[in-house]
Amino acid sequence: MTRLLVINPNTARAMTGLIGRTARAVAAAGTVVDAVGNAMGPESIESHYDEALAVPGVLAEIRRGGYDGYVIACFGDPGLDAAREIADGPVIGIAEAAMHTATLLGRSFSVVTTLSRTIGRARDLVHRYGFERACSGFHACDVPVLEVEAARKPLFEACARAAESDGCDVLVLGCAGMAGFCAEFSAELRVPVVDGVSAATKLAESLIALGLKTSDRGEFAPPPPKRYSGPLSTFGTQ
Ligand SMILES: NC(=O)NC1=NC(=O)NC1=O
Repeated sequence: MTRLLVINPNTARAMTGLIGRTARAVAAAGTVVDAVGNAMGPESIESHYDEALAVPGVLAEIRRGGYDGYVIACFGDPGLDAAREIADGPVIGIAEAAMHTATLLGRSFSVVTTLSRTIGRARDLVHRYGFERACSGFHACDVPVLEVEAARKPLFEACARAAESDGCDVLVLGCAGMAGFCAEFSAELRVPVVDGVSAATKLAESLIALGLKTSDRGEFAPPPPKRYSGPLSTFGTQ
């Protein structure tokens, strides 16, 4: 039995429900998926400020432990590197998972995200993960995160615009709330459309099945023990 914890870094219960359904729809028969929303922080993540304040709650879930692997289900991959230092199993971010998956399906991929202001973060992640050559463009549907599940038209238009203008082989959906549109958009646009929640779930399962977890040599070794004070005092690593 494999146990995965899929963490929604925002506090929107409906989105946590969608994320859990998406992960369970692709999980293997022997995998138990628990989906959890953030106990504190923003109701959606649409800015650097939102992202920064979502991280403590993500790390609190990782610190609880008890799973074979973890998925951080927000396209900014908030807290991914910090989570890898403390997790007792592999940690996969949905942006990283979607980008890796896209490169296995074509020469180029474009990212379609929510608000235009989140394009910068997606661009940073493309560089952080080394996909500069593979990524052919960034587009936004300009729909707020909490409305994206019901925003088929503007999201489809942004995907069609990306496929047309970038000539990309693959599309990557830049929000955990977009998962429900994958198959439909892929059929209509005749291009593979990758959802990060599904991709991250399967990648996490694969690493666990291979008996692999984050290296604890060097950069992702456990953090040096130290005291934490104020509202973060429970995060102390002593
Ligand atoms: N591009 C995005 O805005 N992504 C996201 N914001 C969230 O709150 N969850 C996401 O996946």
